[in-house]
Amino acid sequence: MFRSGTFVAEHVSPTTDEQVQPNGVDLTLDVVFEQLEPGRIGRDGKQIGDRVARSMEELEEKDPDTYYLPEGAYVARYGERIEIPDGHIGFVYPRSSLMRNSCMLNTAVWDAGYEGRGEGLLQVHHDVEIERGARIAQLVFAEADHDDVYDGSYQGENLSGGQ
Ligand SMILES: O=c1ccn([C@H]2C[C@H](O)[C@@H](COP(=O)(O)OP(=O)(O)OP(=O)(O)O)O2)c(=O)[nH]1
Repeated sequence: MFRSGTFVAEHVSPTTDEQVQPNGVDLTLDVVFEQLEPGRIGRDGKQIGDRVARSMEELEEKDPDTYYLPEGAYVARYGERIEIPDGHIGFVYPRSSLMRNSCMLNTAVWDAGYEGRGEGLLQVHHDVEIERGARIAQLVFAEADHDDVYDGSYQGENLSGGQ
């Protein structure tokens, strides 16, 4: 069973009333990264390629705090701290208005026990402007059996608030 937006909101912070949806909680865009170097997925490990936080300078005068994103693939960091409670699994979907603007968020599984400010793959198929702090995604929780809880390399990631 999927849980209500009110339940999900108890595990996402900070949240405003506007973010709480019937079936989940909207996540906002914090930082957009561009990958510069190849990463590696091996049999015994992985390496994330070097990346740089994209600048918002281009539009600073016209529209401060707004990313202007040309077509391409970016990594988006969400603005909220997320905890996946025991007995649950999380999924993130793009906000429909993002998709209707020819952009998409590709996401992976959010494991029970994970805590952090996670990231998603932002695919831009047509140039778009996204304001920092705007809602771009929605997190939903489903009840799920699990073996142990998340204890991987991303546990506690990005909680200090920096880039
Ligand atoms: O779109 C997503 C999906 C998941 N996560 C977070 C929550 C999840 O619990 C954690 C780890 O995901 P996964 O288990 O897929 O990572 P991995 O590549 O297997 O690395 P590790 O083995 O270090 O966990 O990343 C995200 O930030 N974005």
